Amino acid sequence: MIQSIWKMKKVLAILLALSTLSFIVYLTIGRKNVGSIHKYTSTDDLYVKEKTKLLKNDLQEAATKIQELEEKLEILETRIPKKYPEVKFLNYLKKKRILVTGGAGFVGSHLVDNLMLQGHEVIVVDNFFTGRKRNVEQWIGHENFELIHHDIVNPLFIEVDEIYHLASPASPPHYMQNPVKTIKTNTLGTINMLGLARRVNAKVLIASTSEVYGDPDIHPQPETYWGHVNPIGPRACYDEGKRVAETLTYAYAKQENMQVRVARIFNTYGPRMHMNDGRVVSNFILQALQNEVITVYGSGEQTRSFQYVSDLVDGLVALMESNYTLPVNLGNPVEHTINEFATIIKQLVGGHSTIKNVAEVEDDPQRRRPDISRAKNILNWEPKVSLNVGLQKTVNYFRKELKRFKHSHNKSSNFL
Ligand SMILES: O=c1ccn([C@@H]2O[C@H](COP(=O)(O)OP(=O)(O)O[C@H]3OC[C@@H](O)[C@H](O)[C@H]3O)[C@@H](O)[C@H]2O)c(=O)[nH]1
Repeated sequence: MIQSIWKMKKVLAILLALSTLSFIVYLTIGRKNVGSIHKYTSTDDLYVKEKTKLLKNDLQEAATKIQELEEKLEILETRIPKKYPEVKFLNYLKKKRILVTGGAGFVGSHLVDNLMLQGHEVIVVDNFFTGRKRNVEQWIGHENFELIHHDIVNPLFIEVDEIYHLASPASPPHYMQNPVKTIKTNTLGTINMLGLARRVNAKVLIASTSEVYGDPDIHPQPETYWGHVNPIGPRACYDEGKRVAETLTYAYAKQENMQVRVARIFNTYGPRMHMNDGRVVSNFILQALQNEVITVYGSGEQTRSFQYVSDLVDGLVALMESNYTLPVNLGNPVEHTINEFATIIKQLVGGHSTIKNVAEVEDDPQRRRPDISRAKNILNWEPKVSLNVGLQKTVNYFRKELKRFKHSHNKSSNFL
């Protein structure tokens, strides 16, 4: 198939070259000869005009044919078997059917890569509110992979061995955009996933968040801390939504004797973050790459600790495989003020952005840093990727995304 496509491409190129050549030969030699034999007459002029018109028509026809053939080629190329990343072979005793809700999202899609490479069967469920098909396109069509467009606010009936329940918008501007939907996803959605796990006797891991600690008055935050959350503030749809999700998880576990895991995920970054994600890492990098003002909300003295996405994925898999049922913090304990963070990004990216303090965000947690002793002791897990290495990878990713965006933007404006 590939060979015949190449042959077709060669024939097309030869056709085009021949017709262009004959046109040029005619215009140069043909016209010269006409001029050298006799003086121009109006009949000669007419002849030349007529001939040029005919050749132009021929060229136009050839161009249309080429376009038709190119379209056919495109269709044929889609039939060439796709090359997938190499996955491990697992026998039927070891191979699991794993559901990842929110599997087309930023964290979800990296988890899917990990599980697929291990050789498991992976079913992704996503409503594509913040997830994107592009994040999992590398697996589409693979025999171990399935993508279902579904909103987990509605029940789902499938057979699985494990469930990673990640579905929920996670960036503050996204989860605040439709707070009722965020609450529904984290309550009804979680009930549906716990119900499914109970029916099919699957192990279930719930993605919770460091936001359950609210604006903490204990620092760093251990899992035993109950938190300091404003139940009616703008972040409550997410904070309280996740707190109820945890409550539901332990209620099901106790009442139905289920195997549950709860990961409290701290600020995470990396490739596949959305250009419009709105969180600090993507905002600062995009601003720096475009020489725009880097916007620090409030004084910038609030702190965060950032973990690279591959570290988080390793932690999630280790937690699922463990026997531990209580919540576990997954985050990188290296803490920075947002002012420091802005300077780090500016230095890494270069350019001539300035850093500006703008209005503060309501209920913005002032300090955040995970106590990861539990994850270290129980899972033997700790982050491996330094901020510098992780940020460099993320900057490279956003640089490509910007080029891609500009390219498609130019293309569409040309088209219009
Ligand atoms: O452009 C920006 C964006 C954000 N910020 C600040 O940077 C800090 C971090 O903000 P982000 O929006 O990235 O993330 P937050 O820490 O507020 O929330 C996150 O917490 C942990 C995760 O579970 C969630 O993904 C998310 O809710 C905040 O203090 C925020 O005010 C800026 O100064 N400028």
